[in-house]
Amino acid sequence: MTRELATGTESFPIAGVFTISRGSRTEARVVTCTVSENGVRGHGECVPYPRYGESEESVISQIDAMREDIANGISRADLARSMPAGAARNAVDCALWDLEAKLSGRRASITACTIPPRPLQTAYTISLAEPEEMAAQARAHATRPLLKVKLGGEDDAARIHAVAGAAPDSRLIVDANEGWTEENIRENILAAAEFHVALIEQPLPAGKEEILREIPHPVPICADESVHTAEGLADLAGLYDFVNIKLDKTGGLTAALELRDRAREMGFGVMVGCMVGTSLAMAPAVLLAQGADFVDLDGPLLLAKDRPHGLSYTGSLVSPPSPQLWG
Ligand SMILES: CC(C)C[C@H](N)C(=O)N[C@H](CCOc1cc(O)cc2c1C(=O)N[C@@H]2C)C(=O)O
Ligand SMILES: [Mg+2]
Repeated sequence: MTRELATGTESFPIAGVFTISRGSRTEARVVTCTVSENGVRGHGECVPYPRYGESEESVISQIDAMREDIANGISRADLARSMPAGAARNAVDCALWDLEAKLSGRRASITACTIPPRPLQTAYTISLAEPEEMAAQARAHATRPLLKVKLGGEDDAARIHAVAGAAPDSRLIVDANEGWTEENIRENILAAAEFHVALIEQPLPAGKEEILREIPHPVPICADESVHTAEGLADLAGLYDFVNIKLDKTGGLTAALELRDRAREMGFGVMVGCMVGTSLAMAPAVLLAQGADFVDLDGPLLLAKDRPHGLSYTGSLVSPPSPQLWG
């Protein structure tokens, strides 16, 4: 067997600006991987994240280093043994899933899901800003059933208050992206509880979260930056109630399915999340998210322009991918 590998970078404009505690973005920069066999092409997309030491260059060179193994038809299981978890492996793993589906004529969902995949309600992300500006964003999206509110500044109790007032019928997730401290976490959790927040995501920096073992969790707490793969799960027991699974952290759908199943066995709730990417990155995650407690796959909703054959979003309801897109 001989397979061919191609990598590339692409940029998709964001509609406006996306801001979290770490900074602002006006474009989604993604790395793509295409694996071809006899003219049949499988596609995968990933988002390199500097927070995890990744850049476009490092991710492309990691993928390129696998060229010979990919040419020789490396399996997804062997890929998981040959590359570290992260964005590079995600792009290759998802390209292999897509290629397998196209070569075999069996949709990826038949392998990845126990029952046919269904449309899912995704969260919609409210960008970090001053409380009044966040309230205005929330008001514009108040009919969405689930909003994810970016926090991590000084006035987070005021932000929660402002958003809850502006979108009284929406359930809220708050995501501090590691922006809270041991000094302000108690008051912020109390504010979240007062306004019936459904989930608090990654309040403290990864590795500095031991205090979560002692403080009350009136609102369940979800690991994001603290959880990458199934191997790290045991360390999170007693600290977190949920895990946010992203393909760019696990290194693809294969390892993400393993993390999801292990997390369930260990009693964690499951959220499936994403980076700022296109429908190509969301498509495998929609399969992973079947049965998840929280779905945060709103990447394409924040883009001014998505790929051809992009996922269909009806309000916040995202449908499984068409075969023209992926899988
Ligand atoms: C499209 C949404 C914003 C995605 C999702 N709802 C979400 O909130 N994800 C964030 C991850 C934020 O993504 C970031 C943060 C950052 O500092 C830099 C980047 C990105 C990204 O996607 N691309 C660049 C590298 C979450 O759950 O924390
Ligand atoms: Mg997060």
